[in-house]
Amino acid sequence: KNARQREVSLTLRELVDALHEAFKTDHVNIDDVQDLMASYKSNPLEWKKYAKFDRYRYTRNLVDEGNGRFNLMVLCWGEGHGSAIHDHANAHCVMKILQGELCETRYAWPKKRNDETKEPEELQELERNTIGLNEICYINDSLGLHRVENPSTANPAISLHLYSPPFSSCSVFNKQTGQRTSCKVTFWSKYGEKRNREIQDARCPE
Ligand SMILES: O=C(O)CCSS
Ligand SMILES: [Fe+2]
Repeated sequence: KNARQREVSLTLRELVDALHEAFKTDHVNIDDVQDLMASYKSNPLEWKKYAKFDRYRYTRNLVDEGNGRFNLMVLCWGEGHGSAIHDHANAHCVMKILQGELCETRYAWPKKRNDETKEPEELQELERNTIGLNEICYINDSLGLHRVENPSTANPAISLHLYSPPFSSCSVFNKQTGQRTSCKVTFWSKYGEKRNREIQDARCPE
């Protein structure tokens, strides 16, 4: 049985171990990776330690560095939070919904990628998908750009992202002009550790 047909779901720990296995070869089978991500059944008890929200923007919380082969992270989207339109730095991206739902809008690349002299050119919208609980979405640069948003005004959303190879910066694009700028991606937290302010909050009396 492949991972997707597995009856008993993996725990998050087992998913991470299975991903390490999948990446042991030099040429990873990205379909197997998608099956593994799809087969994990979201269990908040397993990922709540990574689920840290910021009031103003979505957070990226590192779960595992995949022996340098991939990054696995939990993203927390407050009501109405969304990403910029971005690419994926020549990496595979598998995104899975752990709680709530996310809306993905895909765009075509600007015509001339790096020609500075080019006329402003509005990005062409390709498609829009809503991704629901436990569903996955796969993208890489050959499929286009996208923006991911939490459409809800009442509920937060949480997603699990795998990027391979790992990257520390990507490009973001202006929808109206197609202008591309580089953007460093950072982590709000790593391995579920508390940030000093959190520890402070934890220390202060109720
Ligand atoms: O990694 C990011 O910040 C983009 C989330 S949508 S794939
Ligand atoms: Fe993305």
